[in-house]
Amino acid sequence: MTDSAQTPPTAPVLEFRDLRVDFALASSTVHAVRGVSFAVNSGETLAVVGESGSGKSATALSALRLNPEPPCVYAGGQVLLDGKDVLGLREKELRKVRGARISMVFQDPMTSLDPLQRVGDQVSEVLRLHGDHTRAEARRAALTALDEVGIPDPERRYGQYPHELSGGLRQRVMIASALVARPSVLIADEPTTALDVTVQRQILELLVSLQRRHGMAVLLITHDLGVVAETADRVVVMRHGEVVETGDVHQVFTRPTAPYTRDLLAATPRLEPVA
Ligand SMILES: Nc1ncnc2c1ncn2[C@@H]1O[C@H](COP(=O)(O)OP(=O)(O)OP(=O)(O)O)[C@@H](O)[C@H]1O
Repeated sequence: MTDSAQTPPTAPVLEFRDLRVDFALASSTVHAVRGVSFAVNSGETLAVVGESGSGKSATALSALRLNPEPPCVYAGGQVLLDGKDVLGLREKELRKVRGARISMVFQDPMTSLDPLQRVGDQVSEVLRLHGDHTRAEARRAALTALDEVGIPDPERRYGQYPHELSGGLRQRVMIASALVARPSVLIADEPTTALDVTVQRQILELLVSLQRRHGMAVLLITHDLGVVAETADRVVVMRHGEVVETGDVHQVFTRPTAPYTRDLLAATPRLEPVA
């Protein structure tokens, strides 16, 4: 194909089209996302980078319509998941989509896991919510998912509570519950920031291997360009609620076009060349 550089390898599974997100506060309105457009293709890892407050999380949360409303107002645009606008779905339809078609892993699993529920039940519950799985089927699938995310002795861990697990294992449980229903898109918002460096690496390697095995799309939100270089295929650079640059990671890191991207790269001296 002559125009292969412009043609995405597969159709987008998730597409942000001119998305606008405001937060209406008592004294003023924050225009957090100001007309953002980009697409995530199936089977790829797309990283969104940018300084704190640039609108990365507000954009990502829009894909599940999870920004708190109020103060959030979806002021314009669309978020197409498999071609259907998530922002136009009713709450009941959204509940069907979340966890099943698209799911999210957050920075701190302690805030997302229920401290009073056994971790295995929290994973199997996702299937109970979304399918017609029996309790036994859901338990079996949860055990498989716990095993797949590298939790040793899943039978024993299944019955434990979040506080009995290390931070790294808790993050693995979150990933298991995000993936157990086999969504086509996984959003990971700073998934390793709360972990120590060795564990960070293990969790990133796990995400990359799961992404490859299942061929899902991963939208990775991070401020760490080293992580982007190691895990992502493409990158979107955001600043002040807008996209300033999009492209193949290697291309953006070696030949950035936006001055802001150049500044970001210059501020990351430990960045190693992309293989
Ligand atoms: N729930 C909220 N209520 C009010 N303002 C919000 C809310 N969520 C985000 N904002 C504002 O929207 C803007 C974008 O925030 P967002 O969290 O998307 O940035 P970010 O790029 O993800 O930053 P960080 O890397 O620090 O997470 C910021 O000005 C932030 O204060």
